[in-house]
Amino acid sequence: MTALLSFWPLFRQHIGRMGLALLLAVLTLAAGVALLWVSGWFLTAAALTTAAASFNLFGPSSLIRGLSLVRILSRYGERLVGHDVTLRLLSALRGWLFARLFPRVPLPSRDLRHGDLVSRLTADVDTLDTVFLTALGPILTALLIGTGMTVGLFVLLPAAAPLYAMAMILALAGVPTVLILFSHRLGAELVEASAALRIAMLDRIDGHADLVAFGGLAAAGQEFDKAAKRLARARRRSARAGLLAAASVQALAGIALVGVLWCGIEALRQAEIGGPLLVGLLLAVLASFEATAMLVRSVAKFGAAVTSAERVRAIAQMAPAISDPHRPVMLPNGALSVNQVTFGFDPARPVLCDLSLTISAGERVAIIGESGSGKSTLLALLLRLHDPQAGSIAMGGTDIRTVRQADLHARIALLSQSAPVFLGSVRDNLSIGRAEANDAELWAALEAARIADFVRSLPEGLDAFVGEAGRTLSVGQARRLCLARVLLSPADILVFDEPTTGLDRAMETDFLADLAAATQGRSVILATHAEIPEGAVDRVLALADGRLMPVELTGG
Ligand SMILES: Nc1ncnc2c1ncn2[C@@H]1O[C@H](COP(=O)(O)OP(=O)(O)OP(=O)(O)O)[C@@H](O)[C@H]1O
Repeated sequence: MTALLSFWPLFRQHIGRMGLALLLAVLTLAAGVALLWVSGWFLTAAALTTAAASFNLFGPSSLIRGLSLVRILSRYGERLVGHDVTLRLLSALRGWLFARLFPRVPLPSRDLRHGDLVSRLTADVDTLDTVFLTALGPILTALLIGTGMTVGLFVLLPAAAPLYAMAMILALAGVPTVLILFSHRLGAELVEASAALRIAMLDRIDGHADLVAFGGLAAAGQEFDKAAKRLARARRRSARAGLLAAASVQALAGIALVGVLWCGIEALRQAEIGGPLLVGLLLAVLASFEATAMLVRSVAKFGAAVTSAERVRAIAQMAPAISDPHRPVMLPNGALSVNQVTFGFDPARPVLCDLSLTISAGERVAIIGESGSGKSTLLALLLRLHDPQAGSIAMGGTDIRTVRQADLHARIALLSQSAPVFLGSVRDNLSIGRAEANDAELWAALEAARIADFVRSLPEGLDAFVGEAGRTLSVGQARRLCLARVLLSPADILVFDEPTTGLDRAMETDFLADLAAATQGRSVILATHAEIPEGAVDRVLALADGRLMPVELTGG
């Protein structure tokens, strides 16, 4: 519950629109109650009146038309304002969540699967955006209508008022309270089962080709089936609880109706109330319970909303892996130096131990080493994606922990091992490297990455669409497109992590030989398993046991 309330400040920003939506909801229901009241009274009165001349038809019928019109217009307005505020809340929630997510990526929790994250960012946020409106609306509406109706009964049929008030209080507070107690557990299971299904689905879509190749589709299908059945079970249980609550509210409405009828017949006998008015009251009593039915429907979703709030808040509350300093200093030019750095993802098992390295401006250095020796880890530290447990990394003598990350990343560009191709055109993908680059510069980067001929062969050239994760490209083409993006960056230090992954041997040699020309005047740090051609780098260092050792260049 506190998790849910912690989102209140976001919702408060839209309090005006939410208030309007609530007001229109109250007006709609009030007009509905009044409409049934007047209609019941009017029809009965008209039926009982034999001498039609003595009965004023005009007044009630125009009141009915007026109330119908009010109901239609307020319902329309309520939907319009309600949807508008819901979409605004959705966008505010998403914006808020993404703003908190970005500084926390890569997420420290290794338990958080891709599908689960997607689930939190979509389904959980969707559950949250309507919660205040769908919960607050019916509560307030039912409270107002219930109070109004009780007051009306006190005036017109006092004997029936306590029974009605009791039934209304039970429907308004008793049933929802019991439902909330049950729905918390059911809602949590619903959200978790839904996330599990999403995880299973995304895992199987991602690994579809391998599952087909290894004949694992049947087993994967069974797992998926299990997750789907779990969700179906959770939905059934949740729906059952909701239905039971709805039935209880209907039963309370019935009791209230019978009670009012009972007292009404007695009052009719005593001539304390007229027949038409009693019929009107009975219909109004029925209509007034519409609000409590709405309340039960939204309360049934309450458990899921609380769980969703906890899951979304859990992301937002993770400590960011890296934060900017409170008083950042300017990042000077100069050599990049790694000073006696020790780092391990698990501090008890350091990947890098007391490692030192200095790269002067314009120098090109290759780092080689066995798989798992820590090359990518070292490059990640240079970009301050993690902070070392001991030692420091400095640029021009300034510790990179004392500068803004954005300033550092403007100076160091990375081609990571898993650099992504984004959904969009070739141009979109390149522009990430430098947004203001003109076509000539884009083509120059493509030439340097040796992918210009391929892009030229595409009918749309720079505007050719490349699918999600580069699905319309070969692995080598995707890699070269990412390389062109890095070359386009104005950064003066370029960091390449296995840049030749996916290229054949001949292309690999060509690529590394071209690297020197393509990166002229900039520092290059290159982690690679490939054979390094002569002249491609100034120095080669081998990483082993967490330390760097110079390797003699053999000239091929
Ligand atoms: N996010 C992570 N969490 C925990 N351990 C990690 C993480 N990333 C890497 N490691 C571990 O750190 C060690 C160094 O990994 P790293 O990726 O730096 O090696 P590498 O030399 O780049 O290997 P490769 O040449 O295969 O890319 C490995 O033992 C790896 O299991």
